[in-house]
Amino acid sequence: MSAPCATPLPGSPLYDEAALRMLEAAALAQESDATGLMQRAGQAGWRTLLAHWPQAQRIVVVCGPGNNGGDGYVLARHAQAAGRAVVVVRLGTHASRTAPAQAMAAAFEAAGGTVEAFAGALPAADVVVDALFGIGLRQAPDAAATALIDAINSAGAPVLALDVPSGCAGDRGSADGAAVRATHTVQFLLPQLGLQTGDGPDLAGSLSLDTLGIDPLLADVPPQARRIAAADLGHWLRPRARNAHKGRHGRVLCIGGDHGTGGAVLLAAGAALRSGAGLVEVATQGAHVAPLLARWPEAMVRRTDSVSALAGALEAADVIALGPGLGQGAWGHALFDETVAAACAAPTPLVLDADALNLLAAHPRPLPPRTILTPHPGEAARLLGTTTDAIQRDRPAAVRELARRWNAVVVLKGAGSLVCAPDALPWLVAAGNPGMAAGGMGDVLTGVIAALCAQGLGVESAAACGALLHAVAGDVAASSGGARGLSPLDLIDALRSCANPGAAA
Ligand SMILES: NC(=O)C1=CN([C@@H]2O[C@H](COP(=O)(O)OP(=O)(O)OC[C@H]3O[C@@H](n4cnc5c(N)ncnc54)[C@H](O)[C@@H]3O)[C@@H](O)[C@H]2O)[C@H](O)CC1
Ligand SMILES: [K+]
Repeated sequence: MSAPCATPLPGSPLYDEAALRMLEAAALAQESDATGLMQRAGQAGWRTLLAHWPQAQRIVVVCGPGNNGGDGYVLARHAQAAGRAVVVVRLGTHASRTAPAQAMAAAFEAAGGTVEAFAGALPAADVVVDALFGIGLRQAPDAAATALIDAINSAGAPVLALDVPSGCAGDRGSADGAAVRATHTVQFLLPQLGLQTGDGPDLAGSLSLDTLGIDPLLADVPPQARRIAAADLGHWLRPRARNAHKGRHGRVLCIGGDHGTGGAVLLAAGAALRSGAGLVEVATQGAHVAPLLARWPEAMVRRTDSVSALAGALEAADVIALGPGLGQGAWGHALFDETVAAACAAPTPLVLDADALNLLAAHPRPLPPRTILTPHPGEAARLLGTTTDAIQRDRPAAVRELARRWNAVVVLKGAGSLVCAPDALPWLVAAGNPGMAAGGMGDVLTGVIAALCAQGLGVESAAACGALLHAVAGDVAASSGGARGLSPLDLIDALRSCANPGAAA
């Protein structure tokens, strides 16, 4: 009897620049003509330009000194052969430096192509092609390259970037200096992690991939992350058994809501309810009991003036969500100490967010074996003793280091949220929108993840699926009315439909 095949992981692989280099080298080793890959890349670039801007007549191709520039010369030659008005603009100080690029530059000029050295402004264009730098950029662009990048960004025309938007690190999702802001980026060979997190999405614009006919298995390159999107929710969120009862869907305890921040724990509780938790209990300041019951009558609300009032609730919980509106005062600090200690003793899955993360950073201690941290970049910086800029400069490295350092599953929030368990491959959440950069959205995420834990998902799955469900619900909510002004309550209202993929609308 054949071994049962393991359920395939949801999503698709994403790679870093090292993987790209490995595959490129393996592919080149098989090519009889060193320019073969480059010619296929330039042709793919031309096909992409035609698909996006079929009416474009004036095409300016900005070519750098490396092979990315070589791709640009190939594209320019095809555009010229198709009757377009094409001008190649290159960095004055850098002629093509690699043999394939020199050959493609020569072929373009032999075909009557026009090449100009950049002199401060680009010619008028219907489309500008960015073939300045690809994955070979080693440091912030120098002054001449920066001036050319600025000219591309201010050309007043759509920009097609080849492989990566120049200046952006394809595996970090950030730029150390000037960077092209592309309308569309056509990636070659493999999809790059960095173009889907941090600054990557803003710099790359829409994305496509052309594998140039190369199979990743050729070099057996290791992925750096797995990309999950709305269609992957069904992997974790299966239809419920008909004989289900609320006890099977778990009991969530939400702890937070100091004076003045009762709304945070109210949002977390509502999100847990709308994500399918069987029972939700809230431990909060007495002033919030009535408004909470008014908003969520199905929740159980416990007046918690001190830690003694937690007795019984901590033991009864299947999962504890600690932090929304907790504050860092004496009350919050006492609840934090008591809850973490109790969760360690049980051990109960624990979701730490907001001020629970700040208290943890300020007062480090071992965490229960099943803990999920949900920091935004600022909280992540405090947890690693670094700066927010350092976190955002390399989000994949930051989320891996957070998971290792705290031996917990981590959700690093922001554009292209990343989810990572210790020593595991990160997940990239390919959903969400800028409307979610608003107060209260993190409280909702905490409730969603806690509810999925309560329903039996392991902590890594609950974090990955929860971050995805949260982002997909955010997109659904923003689709009717736009991102600006999106409320956490709008997102909560969208949770139920998104948490039941495949159910009749
Ligand atoms: N190998 C192939 O046949 C294929 C490659 N592809 C394309 O190639 C690029 C990577 O090319 P590479 O030559 O490694 O470097 P780049 O073209 O990305 O540019 C680096 C180039 O620029 C110089 N440079 C580096 N840093 C700076 C700086 N800060 N300021 C100024 N100049 C800088 C450096 O000396 C190099 O000469 C890849 O992205 C693909 O586009 C094809 O896609 C597949 C075939
Ligand atoms: K480029």
